[in-house]
Amino acid sequence: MADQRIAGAVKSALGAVEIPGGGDLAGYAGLSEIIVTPGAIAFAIAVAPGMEAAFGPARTAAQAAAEAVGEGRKVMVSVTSDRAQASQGQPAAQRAPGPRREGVPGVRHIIAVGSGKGGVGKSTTAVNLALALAAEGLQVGLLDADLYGPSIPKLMGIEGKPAMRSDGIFQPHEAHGLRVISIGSMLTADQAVVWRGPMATSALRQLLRETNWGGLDVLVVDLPPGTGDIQISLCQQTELTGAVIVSTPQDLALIDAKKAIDMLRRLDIPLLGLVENMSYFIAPDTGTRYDIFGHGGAELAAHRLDIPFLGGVPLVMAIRETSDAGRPVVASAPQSAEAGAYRAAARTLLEQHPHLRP
Ligand SMILES: Nc1ncnc2c1ncn2[C@@H]1O[C@H](COP(=O)(O)OP(=O)(O)OP(=O)(O)O)[C@@H](O)[C@H]1O
Repeated sequence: MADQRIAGAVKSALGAVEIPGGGDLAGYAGLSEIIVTPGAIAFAIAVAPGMEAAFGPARTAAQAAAEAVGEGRKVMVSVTSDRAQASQGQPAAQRAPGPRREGVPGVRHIIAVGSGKGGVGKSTTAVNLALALAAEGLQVGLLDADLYGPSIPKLMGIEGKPAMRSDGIFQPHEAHGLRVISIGSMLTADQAVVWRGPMATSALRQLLRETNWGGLDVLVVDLPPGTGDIQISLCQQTELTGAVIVSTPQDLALIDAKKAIDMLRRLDIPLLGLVENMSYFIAPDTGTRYDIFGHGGAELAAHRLDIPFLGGVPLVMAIRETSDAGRPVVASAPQSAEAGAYRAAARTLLEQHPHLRP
């Protein structure tokens, strides 16, 4: 109810925001639905291609107007032009080049962790890889950009919204030595579905740029699975050091992973490595290793695809259990064999890319 009341108040406040060509924003046909969550307000202003800059002052005024009635919520306003429609029929990654890629202040390197499809253990890998990089002495942050299945808060044992400074900048959660922020903290379960397209990419952009990362060597970004708009806009707008791909051996010919790899190549994102998850099974009673899906497939595929192979992570109950309990294995059992697999992957990554080190 409060959400509807606030959405109404924002809409009224937008009545005082003038737009180019006359009229006000509340009555403008390009204004999207106003989404209100416990922590945020988001809406988009669709404009004709080329009109983005002209709408800049209206965006700023809209932001201030919404903040004034938002009862402390973070306001995310995006101005979007309808380029996507103009370029329909072309694969997304072949569209006209996007805006200039920008770095994130206070962050030396950004590494995206992606996968071709869901459920391969991408988030689990992102979390443990981030922790393993921190164990190597790097200052590491973690951004959960998986809007449709944000799992980082659970994996890292984080609850509630991040704190916000008086100037509207997020203060990330601190967990297991990492600075963490999740798009999931901003949404209730049913809202991810609504919060799609330009609003999702705009929300991600703001989370990335309006967080006090406080000096990081590496920010690990857990992408949504697949090759959608969020991945493409992040790659087009942000100066990424590169991407790590997670795949399972079941994904035999890595068909889905290859699609993700292909998208990243088209977007000129360096491929830093491939992690094979649920690679082998260690019997809990005897400790014997079983290569249930055959051995070496992903390594061979990585080689053929010319991507460094960062190693295999075993399928072990401890990984699932510690994840479910918000105590990821690299933090809670750093000496275990499974933590060792992530640590080995992080070391290989650092050997291949020594510039990631401070
Ligand atoms: N190596 C592993 N051994 C055992 N369980 C694992 C392993 N890796 C991931 N899991 C479990 O598999 C499930 C899926 O993992 P995760 O959420 O990381 O996948 P994902 O690819 O990020 O999925 P989504 O696409 O839904 O975000 C989780 O229950 C997780 O605990």
